[in-house]
Amino acid sequence: TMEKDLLYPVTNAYREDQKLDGLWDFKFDPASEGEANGWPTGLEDPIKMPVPASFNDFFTDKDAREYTGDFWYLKKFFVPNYFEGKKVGIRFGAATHRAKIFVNGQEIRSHEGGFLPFTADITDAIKLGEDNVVAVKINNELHRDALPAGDTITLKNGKKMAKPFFDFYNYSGLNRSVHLVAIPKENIEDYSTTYEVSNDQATVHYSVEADSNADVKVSLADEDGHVVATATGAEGDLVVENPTLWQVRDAYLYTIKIKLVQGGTVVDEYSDEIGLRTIEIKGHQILVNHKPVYLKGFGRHEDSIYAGRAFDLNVERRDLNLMKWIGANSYRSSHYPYDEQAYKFADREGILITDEVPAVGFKMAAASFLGGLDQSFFDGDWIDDLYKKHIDQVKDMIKRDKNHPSVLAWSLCNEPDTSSDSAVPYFTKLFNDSADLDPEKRPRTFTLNEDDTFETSKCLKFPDFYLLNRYPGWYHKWGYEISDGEAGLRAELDEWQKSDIDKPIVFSEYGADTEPGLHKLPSIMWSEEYQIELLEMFNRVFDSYDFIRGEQPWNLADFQTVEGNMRVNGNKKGIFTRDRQPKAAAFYLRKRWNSLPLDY
Ligand SMILES: CCCN1C[C@@H](O)[C@H](O)[C@@H](C(=O)O)C1
Repeated sequence: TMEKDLLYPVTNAYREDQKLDGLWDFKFDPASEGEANGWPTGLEDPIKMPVPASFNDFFTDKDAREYTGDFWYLKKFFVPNYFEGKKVGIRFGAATHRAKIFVNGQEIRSHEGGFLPFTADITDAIKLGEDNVVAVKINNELHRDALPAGDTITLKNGKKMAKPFFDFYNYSGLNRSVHLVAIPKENIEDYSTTYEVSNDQATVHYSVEADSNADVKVSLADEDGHVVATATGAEGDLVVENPTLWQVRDAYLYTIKIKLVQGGTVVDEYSDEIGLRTIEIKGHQILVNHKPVYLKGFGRHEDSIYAGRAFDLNVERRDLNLMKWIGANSYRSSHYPYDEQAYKFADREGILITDEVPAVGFKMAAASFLGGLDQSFFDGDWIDDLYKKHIDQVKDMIKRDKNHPSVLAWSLCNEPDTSSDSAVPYFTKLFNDSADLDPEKRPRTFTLNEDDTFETSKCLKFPDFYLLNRYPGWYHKWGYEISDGEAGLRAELDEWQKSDIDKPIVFSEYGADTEPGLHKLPSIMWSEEYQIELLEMFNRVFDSYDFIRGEQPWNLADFQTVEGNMRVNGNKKGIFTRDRQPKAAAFYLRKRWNSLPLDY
């Protein structure tokens, strides 16, 4: 059925993709009375709410901005007669954090997880040639047994409040586009590719899944539209002579076109852009097309003013230009899978992405000002329920993103509490259950924070390469004490160096909150000078160890968080401001990164 189909929608001679973006009716449902009171077919006194967008920052009153609980979106949509005989669905790019879908008052399906797509199969609920109505009941509460982890409390005044165990604002709503899709009854459900490349030849091993026993015909065209290889069968090889490989910061995309042919007639077609490249970890090197790559880039957030967590193509265009300007070649989709368009964009721009599931907050929140737990997260009684959601979202992330050349690796968790024995069985299961999900077998990893050092972590055998989040100079040994911070960092890396571990280390987080325009000589924390001094310290350390194969400071840009006595209208560790203008550190990093050779 369509409900397991994660292929990105396309319009062609057999398929239709219509966006339902724009203004929807919106209404909070604090008493959770909507289902029993006819809200699936109409909302009383609704407000007009943009989609895609988080609802939070549009409001002027705090109760609305901070609203936690149930809330509804509703929209009329027309179904044309020519959808007759097709499978018809509504595909949500994301509904944060969980949703129940109704069409014409009929409950269609529910979905858990606010950062991955799902399709409601509405074939049997629609009226052809007429207006129909879709209603979406969303809930944005946080729980310890859900992703991202947190709590929801009820204040004495009866209002609910989200308490994240993570450092980004709980922006909620229909944060990504909504598509009305129509596909043939006999349809292509999924495809995957793996690669072998050399300079004079590349082989694309493909496999196609279809809800049909029709014949499969596959072709591969170059950027000029010339067909360079063809094959038949649900599985097969496309061999390309003298290929143009997809390279980091030098992308080249081929178009794979898959057809289902029944008795000589084409019944379905799906095409997509792919990159001919391989990813390997060899010793302490990360290799793309058998050549070492040194990662330069950032942790990011899908975050901007007005739209909150909504994917915004304008912001993405600007962010990719900033990354090219500064000499970056990679980023981590911290702390959740981003909108599909981000990966398509990175495919085109030759940027490598470490793709991360929203398994964040699975530990005493690093800085307890977030009000996290003060126990080992994995001793909780919520772990079994949590794991089901965790592996489900790992499966969907890999199924959704597996065909992007930009995807370098999978980050299965952000800063779990790996220094406790109870983490080991959890990670054993997680790495066993995710071992075969990616046909390309790309590296799997998770980030290790200050408590999870070479000595203390019990889970160092799992990752294929290491992502270290380290904050000397900010959360400890800060200010004038930073020299001790450097000494501590070097001591830990000396341990890694002496060990028999022969895997790459990438620094996936380090940085300093910085108020743009604050200058001080000599520096103090929060000044632009201090942010540069902290980066200089880390870069001195990185240049001392050849197994460090990447530097991704936190964060590309300032972003919104919960309010707190350690946050000044959000997190200010951005190298750029939230409106994407450079702090002094941007010019420092640009100088460093543009002077490093590609295979540094
Ligand atoms: C070691 C803490 C991990 N890291 C997580 C990230 O989400 C936060 O924004 C960042 C910070 O506090 O700036 C810390």
